[in-house]
Amino acid sequence: MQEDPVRILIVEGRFYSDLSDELLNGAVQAIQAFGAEHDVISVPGALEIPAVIALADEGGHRPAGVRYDGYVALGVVIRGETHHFEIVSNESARGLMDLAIGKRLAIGNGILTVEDEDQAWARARISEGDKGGGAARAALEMVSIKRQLLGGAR
Ligand SMILES: Nc1c(NC[C@H](O)[C@H](O)[C@H](O)CO)[nH]c(=O)[nH]c1=O
Ligand SMILES: CC(=O)[C@@H](O)COP(=O)(O)O
Repeated sequence: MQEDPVRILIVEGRFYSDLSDELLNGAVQAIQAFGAEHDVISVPGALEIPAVIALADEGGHRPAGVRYDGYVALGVVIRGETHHFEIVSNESARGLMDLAIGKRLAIGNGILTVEDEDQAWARARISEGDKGGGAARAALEMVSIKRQLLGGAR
């Protein structure tokens, strides 16, 4: 029996929009190479990403009334002068882990937490670290594992 196509929601923080564009391009390329479908929701920054994933899973339905199989979180957090770096980095990661474990969601975390823009570009560029593609591939792998363990339930 033909399995339903895998459906991924990408939630991207746009705090550094040029870097986010590169992460998004990498993630979309990986999702398309896999043959999956995707939608994109943009939020202001990394702190907003977990809540949107929770909302999407709760509402759970795209316009066509179909749930997402997995989620990709993309963003860039660059250290500034204050403790806010730790807050944004740690809490966005914690939020994603809580969702993955608590709601058993297939999530790939592509939120970069770096010291400066050079480090960010080295990890965002598809030709270098391709962390956006890596996060998408992780999400797709988790979807596959979830389907194996739960028998295709979404
Ligand atoms: N400094 C960075 C932020 N800060 C913004 C927060 O993510 C959030 O949007 C704000 O606190 C309002 O709730 N976000 C990033 O993604 N990257 C940063 O470097
Ligand atoms: C990661 C951040 O929130 C950072 O951009 C904020 O910069 P600052 O700590 O200088 O306010």
